[in-house]
Amino acid sequence: MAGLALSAASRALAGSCPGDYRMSRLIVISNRVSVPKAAGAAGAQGGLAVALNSALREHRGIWFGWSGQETQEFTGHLDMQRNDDVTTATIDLEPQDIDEYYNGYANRTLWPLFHFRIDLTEYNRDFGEGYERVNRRFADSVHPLIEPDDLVWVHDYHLLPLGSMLRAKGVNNRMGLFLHTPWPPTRLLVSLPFHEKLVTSMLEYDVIGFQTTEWLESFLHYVQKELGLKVNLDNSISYQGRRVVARAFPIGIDHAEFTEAAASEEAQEAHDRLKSSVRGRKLLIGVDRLDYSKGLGERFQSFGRFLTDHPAEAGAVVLLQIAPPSRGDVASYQQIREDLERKTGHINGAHADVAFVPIRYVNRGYPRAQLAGFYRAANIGLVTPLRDGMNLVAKEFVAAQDPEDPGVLILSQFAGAALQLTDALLVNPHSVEHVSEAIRRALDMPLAERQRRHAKLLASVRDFDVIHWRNAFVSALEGKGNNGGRNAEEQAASASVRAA
Ligand SMILES: O=P(O)(O)OC[C@H]1O[C@H](O[C@H]2O[C@H](CO)[C@@H](O)[C@H](O)[C@H]2O)[C@H](O)[C@@H](O)[C@@H]1O
Ligand SMILES: O=c1ccn([C@@H]2O[C@H](COP(=O)(O)OP(=O)(O)O)[C@@H](O)[C@H]2O)c(=O)[nH]1
Repeated sequence: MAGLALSAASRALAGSCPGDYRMSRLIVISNRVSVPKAAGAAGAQGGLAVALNSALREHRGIWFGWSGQETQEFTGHLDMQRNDDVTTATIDLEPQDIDEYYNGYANRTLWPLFHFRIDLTEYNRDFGEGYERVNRRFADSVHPLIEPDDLVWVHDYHLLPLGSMLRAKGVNNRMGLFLHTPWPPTRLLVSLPFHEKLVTSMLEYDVIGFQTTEWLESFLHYVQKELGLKVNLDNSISYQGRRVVARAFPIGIDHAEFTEAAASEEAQEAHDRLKSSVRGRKLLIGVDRLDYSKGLGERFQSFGRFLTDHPAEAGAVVLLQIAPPSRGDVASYQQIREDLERKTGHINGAHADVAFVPIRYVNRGYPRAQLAGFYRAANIGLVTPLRDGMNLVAKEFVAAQDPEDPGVLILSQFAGAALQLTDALLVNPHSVEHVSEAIRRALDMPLAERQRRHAKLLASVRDFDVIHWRNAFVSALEGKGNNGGRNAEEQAASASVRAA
């Protein structure tokens, strides 16, 4: 596996060396850090980690973040490691930090709010203080590592105010933020105490990246309506004499690396094992972290509805749902877990017989090579989040299919991926009837239509891969292009915000 990750990285390097000028170093900062696997080591890396590591190799950079470990007293000690030409620097956090910053403000306040779940959003002042404290700890710890010409690339909702804290320490470098989640509508965001302070702090970045034009548009709307700032024709925001570029950079998978993984023996074995276990039945697959944003309860109910509406299909279709537990210290995640256990039991109880169980619900994670084999064995990929920044599983499902006999992707209209994967069967995940009908349509879809749709989906997944994404972001961070390289969609987004 490490060999696959490495070869993907070298391809990325070969394909993207910009020429003879001296590249700036890149400092990547994220909540967690993925240490690259040494050559020959076992285990898999995510596509994002592979892409960021390849960018770091190219730019001789450092990846900084939380180690994922606890310490009884925060010392600021930096654990520096060099693996496979990438330097990582990590800090440990105190239990109170983890509780208030990661489990608290990040995952009990911002995550639900950014996924439009105001009902699950908790506004606790301690969380806000813990979030600020940890962002300050990040700033204090990473500051000594930053040299004058470095590009600084911060990731995600855990670290929104980090750029402003670094500016306060005198960091004048080009700094960018990429948000992996949705950005909520202004009407929801204003329910967050101190929302102006949080969003204003983000304007210290030079580039702010979103997954889609929809989230970009919501952000620009907030900036205009709540902060009273001017959004220029090129989507930039004029702020204190500076120009802040806001753009959509839809993330992709590492298509080349994933295709290699899908062709591996490990993938083939996983495929064969699953295929023989379903014994000729049609297979639907879902792969998601166990998160309420992924719409798993609604998905199970839609599948139950399909079985009720089509009794002749009972015994002829199986849903495999892989759902590794996530953020288990947060009550809403414990609740969704219990809810899903109840729903699975209920649907299986109603539709199973002695030799058949309709839902296989698996609470563990699998390496991506095995996932690739599972995806390929499936007739339908069910990707039905209620809200999702992008959703890489949808793209992996497409990349894993046999183009001669591809499965059908059923995709929520509320996933960021739906703006690119328009040849999927797009559904409203809140409507069990709609999803049930899409399952019927997918099962009945003629081969020629499956092939035609898949070819278009694959072209998008291949052309807009993770290397394309990180090159686009890094170029914007370097300040290349007069208009920040905006596409027609983004120009339309800013025009509609100005019109609003
Ligand atoms: O680190 P965790 O708390 O275990 O969570 C895992 C990641 O979840 C989120 O992923 C998002 O990023 C994906 C890639 O851009 C995107 O496709 C997806 O829609 C998002 O949900 C989170 O934003 C990451 O920071 C976490 O590492
Ligand atoms: O058992 C699993 C389940 C998921 N994943 C990976 O986790 C990522 C999930 O990314 P996505 O954007 O779909 O959602 P997120 O979990 O980041 O919100 C994908 O690359 C999956 O292949 C995995 O490696 N093993």
